Amino acid sequence: MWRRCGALGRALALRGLPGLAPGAAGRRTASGPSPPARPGLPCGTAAAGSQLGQSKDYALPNASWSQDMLDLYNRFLDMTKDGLWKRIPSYNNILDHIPESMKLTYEKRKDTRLFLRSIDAEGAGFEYVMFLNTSEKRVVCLFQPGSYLEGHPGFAHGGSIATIIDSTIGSCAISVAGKVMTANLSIDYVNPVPLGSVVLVDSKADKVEGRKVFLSCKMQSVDGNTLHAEATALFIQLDATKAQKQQASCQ
Ligand SMILES: CCCCCCCC(=O)SCCNC(=O)CCNC(=O)[C@H](O)C(C)(C)COP(=O)(O)OP(=O)(O)OC[C@H]1O[C@@H](n2cnc3c(N)ncnc32)[C@H](O)[C@@H]1OP(=O)(O)O
Repeated sequence: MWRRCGALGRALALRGLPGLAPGAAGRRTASGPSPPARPGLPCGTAAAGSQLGQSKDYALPNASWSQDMLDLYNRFLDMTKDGLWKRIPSYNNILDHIPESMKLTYEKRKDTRLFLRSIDAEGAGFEYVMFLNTSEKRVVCLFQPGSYLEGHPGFAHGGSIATIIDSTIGSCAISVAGKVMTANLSIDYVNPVPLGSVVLVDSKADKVEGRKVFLSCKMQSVDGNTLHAEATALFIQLDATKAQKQQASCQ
């Protein structure tokens, strides 16, 4: 399962991601704040339209992305060429985000936004892009937390870390089981995440039992030397009747 990850690890010079170089993930080192995000637009980046030709795809480089973020993004993009990895587009409305097959019972509202895309200023909130590897049941998110996500001075708020982990694991669960919701999310916060730094959130589905999807996740620095957080989660596949009731209750 993790054979492909060996190549990934070498390509990215990453250490410590699950299956990449066992052992390195256990290391816990303190990390200082990173330099501020590098200005300047990267190559090949404009906001692309969604499949509807209307919505802006936010999972594309913008001027706030640091060099680390751009380098990593380009390396992952290279890995999409053989079709094993796919970049997941990201819109500010969840209904543009989720697969077509899941939309049928939901009506698109104009007054709601996906929580992670609720801050308009580029680089101030959640800058992220996710890549899906279906055969490995794995989603990796490149995440650069912005200045509006501050908790302790200079570091990302624990709630913002939970949010990006929940969303990364959630995207993985959706790819495995369709309509799901988080039933349980357990996070060990190991080292704080400096604002403006880049971290990798690496999630995989470990087991599916009936409607239950068990997943795990690690958040690490780009060089793999710092483990920031580890998480496990349980997602439950919604049964159709309950999903309809839930939807009706919020309209
Ligand atoms: C960017 C795009 C990605 C977005 C991802 C974001 C994901 C989210 O934020 S979701 C929002 C947060 N989550 C919620 O609000 C969910 C609230 N909870 C619920 O609606 C329900 O409890 C729900 C749907 C999770 C499960 O309800 P229901 O379908 O009735 O399941 P239920 O029949 O009770 O349980 C099914 C099984 O799961 C187990 N289970 C349910 N909850 C838990 C739990 N918390 N811990 C352990 N096991 C549980 C049950 O024991 C049962 O097991 P078994 O089949 O072995 O008997």
